[in-house]
Order: sequence, then C-alpha cells, then structure tokens
Amino acid sequence: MQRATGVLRILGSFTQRCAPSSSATPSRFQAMNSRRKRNSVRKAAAIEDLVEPRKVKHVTQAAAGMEEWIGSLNNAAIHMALDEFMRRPMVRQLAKENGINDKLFIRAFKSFREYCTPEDLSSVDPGLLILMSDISKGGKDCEMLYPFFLDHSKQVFPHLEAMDDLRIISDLTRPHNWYPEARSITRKIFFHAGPTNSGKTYHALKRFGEAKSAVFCGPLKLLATEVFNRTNALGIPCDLVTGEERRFAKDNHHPSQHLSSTVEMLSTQMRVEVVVIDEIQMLRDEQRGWAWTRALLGAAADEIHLCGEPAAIEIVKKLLEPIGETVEVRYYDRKSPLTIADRAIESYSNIEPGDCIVCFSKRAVFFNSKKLEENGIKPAVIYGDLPPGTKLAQAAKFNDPDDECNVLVATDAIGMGLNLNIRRVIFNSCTRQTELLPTYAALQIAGRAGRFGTAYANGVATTMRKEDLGTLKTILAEKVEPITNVGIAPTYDQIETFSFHLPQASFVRLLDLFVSVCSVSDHFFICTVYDMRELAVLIDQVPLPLKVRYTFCTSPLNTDDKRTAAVFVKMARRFATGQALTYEWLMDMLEWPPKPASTLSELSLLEQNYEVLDQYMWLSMRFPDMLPDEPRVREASKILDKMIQDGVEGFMSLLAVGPGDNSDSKEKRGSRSSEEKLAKLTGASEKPARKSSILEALLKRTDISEEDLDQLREELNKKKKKP
Ligand SMILES: Nc1ncnc2c1ncn2[C@@H]1O[C@H](COP(=O)(O)OP(=O)(O)OP(=O)(O)O)[C@@H](O)[C@H]1O
Ligand SMILES: [Mg+2]
Repeated sequence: MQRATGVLRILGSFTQRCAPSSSATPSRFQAMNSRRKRNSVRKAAAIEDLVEPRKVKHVTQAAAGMEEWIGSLNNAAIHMALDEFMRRPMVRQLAKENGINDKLFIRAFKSFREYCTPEDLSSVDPGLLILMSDISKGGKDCEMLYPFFLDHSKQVFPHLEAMDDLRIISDLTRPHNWYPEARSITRKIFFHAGPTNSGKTYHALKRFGEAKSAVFCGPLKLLATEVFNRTNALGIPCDLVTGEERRFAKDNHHPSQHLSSTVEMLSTQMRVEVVVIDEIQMLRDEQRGWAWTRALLGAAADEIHLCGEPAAIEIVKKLLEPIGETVEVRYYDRKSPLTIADRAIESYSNIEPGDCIVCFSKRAVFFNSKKLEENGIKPAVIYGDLPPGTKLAQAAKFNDPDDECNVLVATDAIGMGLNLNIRRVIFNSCTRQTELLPTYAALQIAGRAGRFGTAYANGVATTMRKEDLGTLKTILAEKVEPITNVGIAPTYDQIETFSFHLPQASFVRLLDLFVSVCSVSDHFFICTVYDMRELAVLIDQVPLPLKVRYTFCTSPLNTDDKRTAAVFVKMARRFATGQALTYEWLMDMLEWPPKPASTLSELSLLEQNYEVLDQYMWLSMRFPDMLPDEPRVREASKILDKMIQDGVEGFMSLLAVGPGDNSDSKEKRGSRSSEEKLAKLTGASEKPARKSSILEALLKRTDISEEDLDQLREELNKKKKKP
C-alpha cells in the first residue's frame, strides 16, 4: 500500500488503520527517532542553491592608451551588447554544456554585467573592452563575448572548473571496489535468517567461538559487551572495541584472536577467519545503514555470518552479485510461540509479573511508571538516555526471579539485543512520533516476549488500550517488505579530495556539495549526513584541520540538548588552541562533582553529563594526546552511572516531585495526551473538558495522538496561508 502523506495519512490512521510501509527503522534512542524524522524530510539541495558567488576583482592598473582603443564606448552601449548576448539561444545552450544551468546563468550573468559596467571603464579587462567596442560599432557579433563570460562564471563559481573531477570523486556507484583486502579473498557468505528469538545469533556465535580468529559486529555497545563477556566466560580470550572503549582479555601488547565490536568499528584491513554481522537488516537504516553495507562488502574474512530478518536476503544477494559471491541461507523458526492477546490491558490492575510496557517517549515511561506506582507496583525502567550500567542493572533486577520488581517499563531501546525475561509485551501505543509503527519494528518489539530458555518461554503481545489492539494485529499481520535500498556514506578520503578542489568551501558546504553531486547506483541511498552536518554547523567557525573537524563531526553525540551542544563547541575550541583537554578542565566545565538527583530534571542533567563524558572517551580514542585523561574520565563516568542508577532506583520519589522542566515540548505533549488517554481507559473522572477547538474535541473522540493533532493543525494552517 502506498504511504499516504500529510493530513490524509493522519486521518487515514484513525479511519482505516492501514499500516503504511514506512522507512523508519528499529532504533535504540528516542532522540535518534526524532532525528530520523527530520532526515526523512530532508532532501539533497541542488548544487546551484549551495554555491555562493565570489566577487571578481577589476584590474587596478589601466592599460596605456586605453581611451584611444575604446573610443566612444560607454556603459549604455555595453548594456545593449549584454542584453543582446543574454537573449541569444546559442549562448544559453553553450552555457548549459559547460554546467551553467538557467539558475546559475542568471547569477553569473548578473555578476558579469556588474563587472563590465563599473564607474571607471578602464578597470575592465582591456581585451573585453576592445571586443565590446567592436560589438558596439557593429564590427563583431555579441556571441563572441561567450569566452569572457565563461571565464568570469568560473571565477564566480569555482566548482564549474572542477565539476568533472568532483563527479569522479563522488562516484559511489561501485562501493565493493573500496575494499581491496576483502576482494583478495573468496569469501563464503552465510545468512542466518528467521524471526526474533529463533537462534540466529546463537548459531553464528557458535562458528565465532570455533574459529581460530573472529570478529563479532553488533548493533549496540551492550550487545558487543555481552558477546565479549560471554566469550571470555567460555574460556576463549576475546577483546572488545566500541566507539568509546577498548578492552583486552590480556593486555594491549597481546591482542586476542577474538574481538567483539560495534559494527562501525570493524576494521576492513583486519584479516580473520570468521566475521559475524548481527542484525543485517539494519542496512536499511537511514543513519547507520552505511556501517552494515561497509561491513558486508568490506569484511576481510573467509566466512561471513549474517544474522537478521529474511527481508534482507535478496538485497544482500544483489549487493554481492558484482563480486561473484553467493549466499547460503539458513532458515530458523521461532524457538518459542508468540501469540497476540485477544484483550488489551485497559487497566493497571491487570498488570502481571513478566509484563513489559513498551513506550515511545521518555515521558510516557515516566507516566506509566507513576501509574504503576499508584497501583502498588514498582517497575524497572529502561530508556535510551540511561548509561549502560544503569540499563544492565535495571534489566538484571527485572530478570531476577527473587527481586520484587517483576514489571518493566521501557522505550523501544529494548527492541534489539537485551535479554529480558518478558512474558507479555504491552504496546503503550502503535505510533512512534507521528508514524504508525512499521511492521518490522513492531515484530522486533513484540518478539522480545517469551525469550527461549527464560522463565517465560511463551510470549504474548498486546496493547494498553482497547482501541490499539486491532491496529497492532493489522500491523503484525502485514508482510514485511523486502529491503530494496541500503545505506552508503562517503569516506574521509573522498571528502578530503573534494575539499582539495574547493579550498574556499566550509566543511558544512563541502558536505552539502558532496551530497548534491554524488552518484549512487540502484540499491543504494546516501545515508543522510544530518547528524554529521548538525555537528559541523556548530563548529564551522572553529579553526580545525579537516581531518580533526571530520572526526569531531562523526562522533555519536546527540546535540538535541543545547547544553551538550555547547560543551561540544567548547571542546572543539580548546582543541583548536592546541591545549590538551584535561580532566580538570572538563570537570570544571561540568561543575563536578554532581549532586544526586532529587527531581527528574536533575536526573536528566546527570544523563547529559554522562553523554559529555562518553563524548570525551570517544574523542580520546581518536586523539589520545589531546585528550589524555581517559582513565580518570572513565572512572568519573562510572560514578555518574552509579548515581543515575540510584536516581532511577529512587525513580518513584522523583516522579512524585514532578516531571521537571527539562523535557522537550514534544514529550510534554506526549505525556498530556497519555494522561488524557489513560483517564479515558481507566474511566477516571475527567476534568471539565477544555474544549478549545474542534480539533481537540476530535482528539478526545478518536485515538489520534496529540502529536498527530499538532501536525494536522500545522498542515491546516499552511493550507489557510496558501492563496
Ligand atoms: N540451539 C539452542 N540451544 C540453546 N539455546 C539456544 C539455542 N538457540 C537459541 N538459544 C538461546 O535462545 C535465545 C535466543 O536466541 P538468539 O539470541 O540467537 O535469537 P535471535 O534469532 O538472534 O533473536 P533476535 O532476532 O532477537 O536477535 C538466546 O538466549 C540463545 O542463547
Ligand atoms: Mg540475534
């Protein structure tokens, strides 16, 4: 079914309840979702909209005897010649052939006219003046101005000169040729395909353990750490590499033959026997998809083991076709049954041990936790912003049969990887941001219920509200569409060569130009460089070498929060001065030591501080000389993680204080709407209706979310503004 857009889609979502085929992907963090949303509306701009015209200087010294040559030539005569020149179809055609389309032509011609008609004519190129003079006397045709115009245009828009080179550099049509090490091997590719909880990763890890040398590439730090711990526990020495951390089974002089890493960290130069690439369907991710494509095409191993959704099989085969590699597919069935309940939960009194309420905003997590508390249930809590230690501690508490805490409230951060003893997954809603959940995301989340080998082998999926149950059933019954396009991203070398041809362009402009000019073949899309660009904008004025700037901009920092963004800029500024980013300097900026959280805003502040420390560790891995205090910062991050853990433990008292003022307005809206929805479903007495508009009345009668309502309002306003 085609995805309807705008108002139609929103209205459709509550009248027909059709499940659209969305491009959203399962993600860890809510923040990533919001960024993805923005990305989905962002398109590569045309190059003519990106380039800034440069001013062309006049000659400072007039040629001797100039007056004699040009005779009675004046500005009026020049304007006439130029008007005629501009009207000639041949001129437009030649311009197009030289990469000057209509839009650029107008801008270049304006500049050319200004250049040709200054107050003092003697400052114009003498050759051009003589030609003008001849044209005005009727001795030459105005089309002869073209070489001068072209030359001028290239000075105004330097990219015109380098366009052919830029196209070659930004040709991303044959990415398999970027990995000579992998291309020197005839690799065997195995695809472990199946639904969630079918033992895909289990089987791939078996080969990982048996091999003499192997790398595991996981989608998340937590998963990579789990494989690292498990492998070492089995007596196989295994190292760990994530963006922020390098751990050795022995020490850095004795690297192990086994390595567990996040997918972005895979070295395509490292030759091993086996590489496992988990969650291969993440190829379709708008932000991170490039990392899976790179791992698939670039892993230098005899055997590649891919684990993931069957929806990725065909595209993987197509990507490997030009290399001549074939894929052996191994199908698995779910190891334990998963059923969809016939009834929604409807009331918190129906919550049972082993239940997990999955929410799509932090606010909704807080809200549901509060409601559970009011019903005498103390839940474990997991959301994306929490540090790994806290997440693991909360997961362990929930999993521990002896712990009184046996209900979990989480965001879809649990959608991938964490092993949780969930019996029943309860969807708090069927929309994420304003979009209906895509089938594959809903399947991933629902699949968390009933993990093989846990206390609750038989999983159940249901919804909080009665109205959502039908929607969930429809979504889950839809076929997952095969993946048709995978992400790809430019390498640093490509950006660097690009900058060589455009030395005046800022990094932000370079990125924009690259995306505008680059070519990709069928099956690929260029991963939106939105996150990178967002960071690049922040430090565009900070004088950093290109490589440093590029590295800073590839860091996985979430800049949605202004404070974190400000710290990022300060780090870049200090780096630019050549002074080391020391522990003392960093901690001074963060006003260390932190205070334990007594409100949700304070908890959020601790989370932001944790993100800053994480950023320090990330940069420190890449610039150890400039950020020399990684060990001390890591210690501090552990303290902070513990403090956040305590904060989450005392969550209920924080909730009692109130939501604080730190959350974004979207989340506030989300909370208000869930409060209203909850009042409806529990039959709690509603406050006198604040019926300020027909739209809000609509909201009360349907299950349209407040976010949908806002969008609807915006679209209607836009319509009104249009004549
Ligand atoms: N043959 C087996 N023997 C024992 N345990 C198994 C076997 N297969 C799977 N398991 C266990 O079942 C659980 C689920 O398996 P696994 O994580 O491999 O599933 P998956 O298909 O990768 O799921 P997901 O799509 O959620 O990643 C794990 O705890 C795993 O150790
Ligand atoms: Mg798996």
